Amino acid sequence: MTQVFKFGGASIQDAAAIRRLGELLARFRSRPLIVVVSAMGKTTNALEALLAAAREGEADDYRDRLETLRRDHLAAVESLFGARTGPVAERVEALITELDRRHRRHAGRERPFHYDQTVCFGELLSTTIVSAWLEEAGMATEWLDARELVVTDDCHQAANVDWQATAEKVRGLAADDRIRVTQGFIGGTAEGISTTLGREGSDYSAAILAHCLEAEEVTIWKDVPGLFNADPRRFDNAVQLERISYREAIELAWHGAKVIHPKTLGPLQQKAIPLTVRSFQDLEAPPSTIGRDTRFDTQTPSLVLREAQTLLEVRPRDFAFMDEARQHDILGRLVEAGLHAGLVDTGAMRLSLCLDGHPERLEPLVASLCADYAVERRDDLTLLTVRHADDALLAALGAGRDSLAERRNADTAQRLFPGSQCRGTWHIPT
Ligand SMILES: Nc1ncnc2c1ncn2[C@@H]1O[C@H](COP(=O)(O)OP(=O)(O)O)[C@@H](O)[C@H]1O
Ligand SMILES: N[C@@H](CC(=O)OP(=O)(O)O)C(=O)O
Repeated sequence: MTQVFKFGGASIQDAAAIRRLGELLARFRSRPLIVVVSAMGKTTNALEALLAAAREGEADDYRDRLETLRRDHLAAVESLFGARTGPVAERVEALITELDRRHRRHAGRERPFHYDQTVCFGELLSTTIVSAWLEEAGMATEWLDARELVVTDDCHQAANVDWQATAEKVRGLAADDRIRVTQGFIGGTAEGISTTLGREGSDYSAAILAHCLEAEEVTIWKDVPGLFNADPRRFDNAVQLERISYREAIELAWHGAKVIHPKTLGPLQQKAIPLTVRSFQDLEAPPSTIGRDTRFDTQTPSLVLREAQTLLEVRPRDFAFMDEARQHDILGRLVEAGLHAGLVDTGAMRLSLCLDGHPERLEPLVASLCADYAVERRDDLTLLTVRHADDALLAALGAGRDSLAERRNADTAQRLFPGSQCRGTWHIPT
């Protein structure tokens, strides 16, 4: 049965990493194997900056950024292929030329459309290099264009999958022993227009393909051995969760654990396809497995920090109630702004929203709310979410920190703190 592997930006950030990826794949003989790859390193951020420079009319900055992208990708090609650089370098040059041409052609279009036509090149470049390298390393490989495989609507930057059309395309894939390499994060409409699935969406791409192929398993290869009960970069005593359920993993991802894209779990859960999170740096390290089994979910409390949050306290101006009609109006504006509230709390005359401080989306929302309501705002906050906490743990986590908003139900507790009280490394009180 089919295996789906997903490799993120960190696992292919340069030539050395791509070589290690080749060594890793050479150890896996099981076929069919679909390999979903993100853009190299921080290329998607670089493409976003390129787009911003162009849309703000900074032509020199745009040219410099395009040249940096070209140079960085060609440097990886030269390091990998040495004297045999020619054909791969030509394909990379052709993609950079096509990126520039498409970007110019669509410069007058609305930003989300322009974004998708530009930013999709990160994954097109990385998969071109990776698949050529696997061939070079002796593995029969086929490069697939995810824009022709993952069929979506035209909701640019957050495209919705047409599951039936995608399943039909995927079923048409040839069944032979080649490794199929394709792009994460990107798709295409039935008319052939490029789309993207949302930032960090390559995990979701792997899940879409696995769902449509009824795959045996999805493996996400990371720079950590698996899923931990807190980000090991921020918590010095985080522990690995060896087995958790789809539901628990969705909760962690939804609350902001930046290790799996939240949309990944749904398509896998529907077909009971297990998700394994493994280290690409240490193949012997025991992985984490996410599946149907819920028995281990409550054993270890899990913590998620969401930084750079903004708290908006919205009140009707005329001492009126914050009734359902007003809540509907305010939450409707939130949906239109494309913002997610990590915490929502209501009072008789107040609706409090904790939002990602994403200026491009937040500022128009605040302006629109200020026109009709009294709005109080606090920036630079950190939202802590704890799953399966007891009172003692919550009290210890809150000690010395001012709680600006709180919410608690049977399995989840949230506290909003000033960001200044949350910097640096945390220790989970035991
Ligand atoms: N609960 C968690 N468990 C494991 N890693 C986590 C968790 N929360 C955040 N992370 C961070 O996720 C990082 C890996 O994800 P990411 O950088 O998005 O990988 P990629 O882009 O390669 O897919 C780790 O380096 C780790 O710091
Ligand atoms: N390259 C895209 C998609 C993605 O999922 O990347 P990564 O797997 O490196 O987080 C992004 O940066 O948003």
